[in-house]
Amino acid sequence: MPATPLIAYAHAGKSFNGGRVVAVDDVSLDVAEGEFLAIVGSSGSGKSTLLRLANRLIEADRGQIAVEGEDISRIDPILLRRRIGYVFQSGALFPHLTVAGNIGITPRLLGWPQAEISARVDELLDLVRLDRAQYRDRMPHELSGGQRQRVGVARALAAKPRIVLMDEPFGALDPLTRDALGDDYRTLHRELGLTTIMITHDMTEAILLADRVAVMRAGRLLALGTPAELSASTDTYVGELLHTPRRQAKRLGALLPRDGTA
Ligand SMILES: Nc1ncnc2c1ncn2[C@@H]1O[C@H](COP(=O)(O)OP(=O)(O)OP(=O)(O)O)[C@@H](O)[C@H]1O
Repeated sequence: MPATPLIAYAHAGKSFNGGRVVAVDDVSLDVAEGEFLAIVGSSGSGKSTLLRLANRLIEADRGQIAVEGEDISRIDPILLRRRIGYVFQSGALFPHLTVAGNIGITPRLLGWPQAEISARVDELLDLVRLDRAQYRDRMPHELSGGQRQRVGVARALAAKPRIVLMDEPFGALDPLTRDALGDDYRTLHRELGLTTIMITHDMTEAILLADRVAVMRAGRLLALGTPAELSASTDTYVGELLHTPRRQAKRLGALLPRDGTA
């Protein structure tokens, strides 16, 4: 018998403005334990809405969503959110709290003893590769964009969730920082046995990081598969999305010698 998916959308839907805007339209999607799923699609295609349905930041008005086998409509939304890590686009750190205060916020809300929170903060700073002594007491405005996102990831992992949702976590960063953070997060995902859904508008990032890629268009799940499966798709839009990574791979392959020597 196949294992229960960690996140399961069944005919999920969400409309806004009295039904005039259908943001998510009849989406069914299972995310397996340990899977890294990327959601791609153009602006307004329903990516953020779909993601936020899973932790009830947005309430579905059709279908059913289950997390760890439980129908989320029966779970208190606050308790649900404490079980699922969430990384916002720009870090969205609390500006009046230090790095340690930001990372420790969920354990504090969960009533962990102070000594345990403090030890967890240090552990997480190590995990996201920020020097404890240097960064623990800094305020968010004293960090670079990449460092803020590292703190955002640490905060999402603080209460040891099995699931992490990420809404364009590395989108606002320069390409090198973005690449490094993506790689580091992928390692954490594997080592901690996480299940991750990440929104990105960058198909290359999706292909490089994710096990499977979900393509959204006009609220619908247009395609879903491994990069190789998507590559075999005959859909015109999927083909368009793959055009840039394909062209870049070809050009880079031609421009850069394989072994790094001229
Ligand atoms: N609170 C809201 N009220 C009304 N319409 C909304 C609301 N939130 C989203 N929408 C609409 O729902 C559709 C899907 O929005 P959503 O934010 O999910 O798209 P997205 O793919 O994440 O876009 P982006 O890449 O620009 O973040 C859009 O047409 C958007 O305008």
